[in-house]
Amino acid sequence: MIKLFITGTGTGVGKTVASAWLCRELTNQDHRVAYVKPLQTGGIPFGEALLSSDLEYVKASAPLLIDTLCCMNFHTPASPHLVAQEENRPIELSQLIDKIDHFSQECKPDFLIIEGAGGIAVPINDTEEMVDFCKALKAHAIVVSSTALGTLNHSKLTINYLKQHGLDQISTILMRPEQELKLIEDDNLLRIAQMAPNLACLPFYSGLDSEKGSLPTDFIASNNNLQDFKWTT
Ligand SMILES: Nc1ncnc2c1ncn2[C@@H]1O[C@H](COP(=O)(O)OP(=O)(O)OP(=O)(O)O)[C@@H](O)[C@H]1O
Ligand SMILES: C[C@H](N)[C@H](N)CCCCCC(=O)O
Ligand SMILES: [Mg+2]
Repeated sequence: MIKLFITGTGTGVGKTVASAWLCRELTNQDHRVAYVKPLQTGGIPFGEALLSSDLEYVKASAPLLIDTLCCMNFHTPASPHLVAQEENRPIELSQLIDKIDHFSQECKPDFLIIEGAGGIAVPINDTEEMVDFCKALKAHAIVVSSTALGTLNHSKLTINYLKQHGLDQISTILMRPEQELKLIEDDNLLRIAQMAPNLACLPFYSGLDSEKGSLPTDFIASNNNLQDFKWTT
């Protein structure tokens, strides 16, 4: 089983959209794929239950997924460490890992896609962060970033942070902005590819909303290296 931890340069960068695309591509290539959103904050009330919009979007976008899991879902749309405190439901990394291990032993995927919350330095409790989660999972980290102006700083800080914490299996998925100079985008792609291999660039798609519907069928990646990618975790 290949575990892919989907992180990014920050909240709202496109992790759910990238996860949906990845799940759809991998299932279309006949892989058994499962998706996990361990910590959802800002869950959507549905009767007595709370839904994870990230999970619903990925499920709707990749109907061939073998299974999905949300470990903890919180009402407040804020950082996991804060919502855990506010709702008096502590987050224990070891419990999350146990739940995910149990889940993957049951559904036996080829690829387990795990979407973090926010960026890699987001706290999950007083002592641990997303980076510790990724490390404990022994997952390959996929950094979702952008090709727009400003990305060189964000991408390097995120990738270096992972490396400084002993993670070396890292790749990127880059989101294209609505508008940017080709000169800037091309150079950004080149420079970020020197930091970590690029899996794909995803298009800007006007009106896309990861809280509604599913990934459009004509949402097509460029620089798609997924099929030939040599995974090591
Ligand atoms: N390729 C795209 N084209 C157009 N808009 C996009 C694209 N990717 C993301 N967006 C916009 O950004 C929003 C946030 O994207 P997404 O939910 O994937 O971010 P996220 O990193 O998963 O956020 P969170 O930290 O809350 O999980 C989307 O609802 C959409 O409006
Ligand atoms: C609510 C939001 N959409 C995410 N799920 C959580 C983002 C936490 C970000 C924390 C931070 O970097 O300041
Ligand atoms: Mg998300």
